[in-house]
Amino acid sequence: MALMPVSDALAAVLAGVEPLAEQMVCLDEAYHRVLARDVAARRTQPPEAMSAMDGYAVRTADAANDSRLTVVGEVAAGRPFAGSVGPGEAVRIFTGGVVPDGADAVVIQEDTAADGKHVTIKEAAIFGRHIRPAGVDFREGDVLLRKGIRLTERDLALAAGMNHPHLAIIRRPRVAVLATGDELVMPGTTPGRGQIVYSNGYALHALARSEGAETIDLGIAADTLEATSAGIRRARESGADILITTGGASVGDHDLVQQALKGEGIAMAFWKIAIRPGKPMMHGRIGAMRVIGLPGNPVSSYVCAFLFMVPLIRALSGRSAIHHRRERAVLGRDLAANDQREDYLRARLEERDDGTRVALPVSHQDSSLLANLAAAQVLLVRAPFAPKAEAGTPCEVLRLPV
Ligand SMILES: Nc1nc2c(c(=O)[nH]1)N[C@H]1C(S)=C(S)[C@@H](COP(=O)(O)OP(=O)(O)OC[C@H]3O[C@@H](n4cnc5c(N)ncnc54)[C@H](O)[C@@H]3O)O[C@H]1N2
Ligand code: MOO
Repeated sequence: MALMPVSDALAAVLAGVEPLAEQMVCLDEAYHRVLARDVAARRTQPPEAMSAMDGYAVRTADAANDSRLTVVGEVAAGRPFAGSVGPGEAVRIFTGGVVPDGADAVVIQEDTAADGKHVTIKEAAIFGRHIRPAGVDFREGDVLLRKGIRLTERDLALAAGMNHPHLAIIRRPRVAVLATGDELVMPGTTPGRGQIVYSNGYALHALARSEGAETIDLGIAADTLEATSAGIRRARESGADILITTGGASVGDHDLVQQALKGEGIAMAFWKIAIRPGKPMMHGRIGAMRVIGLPGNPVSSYVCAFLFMVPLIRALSGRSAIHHRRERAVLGRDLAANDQREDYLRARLEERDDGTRVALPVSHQDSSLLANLAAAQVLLVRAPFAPKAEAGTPCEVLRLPV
């Protein structure tokens, strides 16, 4: 049977996904949250022309070299001067002070000599010099932050400058992670013969959190239908938007996840896709909860979470940029022809002096090998049935998170 193409599987995972509910948070809590609405400036910045330097506000026409002006007042940031600058006059001004009426330039104090109520100009004033015009940063009504962005620290400063103490953001998706497998023991214990140290969950929780999700750890279910079903029910009770299972996805006698999900009423969208690693991945919905059934092999679990869970979290979070961006590189070694599965090869990325990026796939791509997953910087994407390719030919890579 032909396996489902990766692009169709991703479309199925994202089908009908709407952003979760909006909530208001203060700026201190808005870092890395996703903006639910466009944000327009509530004020013009600066609201009036302001000095960029400490010095004297002057009229250019009167402030040639060696001219002597009468100082008629002082302006500091937050303390404007009520009068105006007339012919032959200057006003002492400090950085951030409102430029008084009549003045059209600021001469920095290093280029002047003060003497009592007078100042001598040592460098002729230049029209407009050291004055920040009103609105040079932004104007009231300008939309500077767009719905769907993940707020950076600079965006928070801009929102504050636009006079917004609170922002509308999208609630964090809740991701529950349920591992399965009798053989799994926790790190730090002494595994018995045949036992495997649990690792998948650590990467999954961290990856989900780095995308802005809250995570719920449902632990490890034993390989029984009852234990797996109980885990799925706990996910629903916890209000999870996404349930991630790991392990038990394949066809073995102990692979019970699909059966358990069916027992809990899943509307299955797919099981098995044309991908390596991760072929037995499954997806469906139980009520509003979206389920991604990841394979147990550590690399398959991570790669499929990266390719499917991450875009799903982004879509539920209301982000406008959902998809991983493919980048161009060149192959660092020859590759054999591919089969029907889209391949995601772990690779290192080297940047040559001439700026060329070279993707060097690790030699062992077995989906149990965690060491070379950790060492990889990118996944090199190979289309199904791609012909053999020689070192130096163009290829496409997805950068892994750092
Ligand atoms: N006859 C077939 N056998 C297999 C097929 C197939 O098509 N026909 N597919 C293979 C592929 S591809 C994959 S991928 C695996 C995935 O199988 P499962 O999802 O059922 O994974 P498990 O058997 O539960 O585990 C596989 C492997 O990974 C270890 N594991 C599981 N969970 C964790 C965890 N949380 N942390 C660390 N390691 C974990 C587990 O101990 C196993 O060693 O199936 C192939 N078989
Ligand atoms: O699709 Mo599996 O992940 O190759 O071992």
